[in-house]
Amino acid sequence: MPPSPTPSPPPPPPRKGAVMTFDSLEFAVKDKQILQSVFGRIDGPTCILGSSGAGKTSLLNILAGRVAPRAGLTISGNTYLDGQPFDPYKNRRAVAYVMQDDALTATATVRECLLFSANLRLGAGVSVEDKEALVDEVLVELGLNKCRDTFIGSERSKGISGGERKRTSIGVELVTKPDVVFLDEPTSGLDSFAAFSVVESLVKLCEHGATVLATIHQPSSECFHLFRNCIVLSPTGRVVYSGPVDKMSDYYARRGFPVPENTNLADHALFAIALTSEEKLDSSGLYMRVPVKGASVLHMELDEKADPHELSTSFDADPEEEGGGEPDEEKGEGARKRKPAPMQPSHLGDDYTIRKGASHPFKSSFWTQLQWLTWRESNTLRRDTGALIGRFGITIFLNVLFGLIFLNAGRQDSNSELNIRNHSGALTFVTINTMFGSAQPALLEFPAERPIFLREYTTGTYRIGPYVLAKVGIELCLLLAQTLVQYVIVYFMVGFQGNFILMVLVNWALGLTSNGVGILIGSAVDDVKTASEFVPITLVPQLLFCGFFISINAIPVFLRWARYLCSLAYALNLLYIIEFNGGTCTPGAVAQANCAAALSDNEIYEDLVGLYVAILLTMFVTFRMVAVVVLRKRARAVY
Ligand SMILES: Nc1ncnc2c1ncn2[C@@H]1O[C@H](COP(=O)(O)OP(=O)(O)OP(=O)(O)O)[C@@H](O)[C@H]1O
Repeated sequence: MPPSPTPSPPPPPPRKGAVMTFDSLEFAVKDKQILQSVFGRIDGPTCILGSSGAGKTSLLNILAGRVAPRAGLTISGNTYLDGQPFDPYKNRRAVAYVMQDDALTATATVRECLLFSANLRLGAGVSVEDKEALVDEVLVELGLNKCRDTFIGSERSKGISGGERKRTSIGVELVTKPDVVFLDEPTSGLDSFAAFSVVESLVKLCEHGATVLATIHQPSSECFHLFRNCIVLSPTGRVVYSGPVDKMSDYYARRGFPVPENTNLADHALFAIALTSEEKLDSSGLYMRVPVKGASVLHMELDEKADPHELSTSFDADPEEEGGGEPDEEKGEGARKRKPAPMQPSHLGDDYTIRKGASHPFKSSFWTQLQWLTWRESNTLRRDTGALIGRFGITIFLNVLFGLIFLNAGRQDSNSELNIRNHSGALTFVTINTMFGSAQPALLEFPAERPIFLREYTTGTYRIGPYVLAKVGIELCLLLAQTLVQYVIVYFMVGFQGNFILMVLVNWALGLTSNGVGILIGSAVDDVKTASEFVPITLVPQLLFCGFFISINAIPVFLRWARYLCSLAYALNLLYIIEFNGGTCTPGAVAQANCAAALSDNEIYEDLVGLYVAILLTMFVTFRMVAVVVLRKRARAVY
């Protein structure tokens, strides 16, 4: 065990925020019991300690309302906020939740991240100046002032350090002046000083009146003693200790597990459990038991005089803090046997809302959200020069290559079937390139961006509508530019005969539908790797139905319907009509017949132009709407 001096605990920070208490909390997945009669009090910075798999994250998520009872998951228990029955699930949007992985925009600066959060989550009631002042204040308090204008960064581009990143994640929540902040392993992956400064930030959060609960792994002694309360869970999900950190050492000592000299108390707490049998833990009284006192569970004091086998802890109502909770006369065994209430949204009587009205999810208007999201999207576009160069560089390279391979293919006379084949080949390949070139960036970028969306959406930063609109707005511009670059190269090198503007517009529409497919897949799957695996199944079959490799007439009738699902086919139908209709075809009966055959062989009808356009536009809208539904569904599964 690492030797570390045990510093004297700092004075507890002044509590201004709400006190959350809970008892009889049970959680089971199918037949596996994960949490057993868990109880605690969150008053001041509180941490949950336990070995891996003990149920720390489960406890945090249940209290944050991020786990809803559903088939296979059983949750029950009592939760209170300032003595009032409190339904975490109903109030989930009022709980600020800092995830273990920092989901921050890589191309934004630290200050911009906080400003974004403040502007969207504080609403119009707070002036712009006040929001900026608040952000600047938070930057100073979290020690982020020196990196305020540094980009967050990503694996591709170095940005702020891990500790600064974590503190930025906390700052994003802090600017909303939250009442309840839950953090999943905020110190994981940080060096001991960075971890210390993160926990210091949590203490500051409490000084701002927040109720803070964090799961924590291997805290240094200095870090651990910054917390006021600690809940220690055993590997079986039982409470070993739930109370003030400064009384924990005594608690262990009195039950036969004194903390050896120069030993980290947090390490000792876990080692003692890990090295002792379940029977010994039970008989020594190390498992804490508590009488259930319902709404009056407000003030917890370790009662060291009590028989450890009976009442290790006693709860006493504190009338000053109670806030109207009715005293509960039940005590001891009878109370302990009281059946815990199932934690259902409909169960907990009064719908106690943290600072009434705070659970209203969206504080800013649709337009404000759209403006800020568009601002962020355009910043990302401008600043991620690597992605921009990659996207346009690949477009230029491939289209110059196609241009060279199909050089003048469109200028050959159409009397020769071979010429027509080369001509249509050029058109088909350029269009296939549009499809892949537009879907690929969304497929690769969106899964990485989704955690940011999920964090922001679940914390009520914005609605899905403005988010999708901002993305679509930027994509519209970007894809138009990409298509223009593409056509400026290939149109003249190949010598296409159709109307330049119409061809660009059709390719643009195809680019937007393909991009929609990329976003849809990116919304549904968890990572870039899985998203890439979907490419063959969604894009490659379209190649077979585009009429180039095999004419549609030659495909078995029972499979032909599949072409109606392919945006590539509709775009090509339009492009073939633009390129091979009578006006643009070489004069002469044979040439005209060859051009007409290029259309008829693929069942392309000029009088259906309106339908092709309508279907392409419908696909553009539909893919995005389905992506919205998928995103919303996934967001609901998170909280
Ligand atoms: N929805 C779920 N379905 C299946 N098992 C679950 C679910 N939620 C939690 N568990 C199981 O519950 C146990 C506790 O998980 P939890 O993530 O809460 O532990 P933890 O203490 O946070 O672990 P770690 O420190 O490793 O993150 C694990 O065995 C986990 O597999």
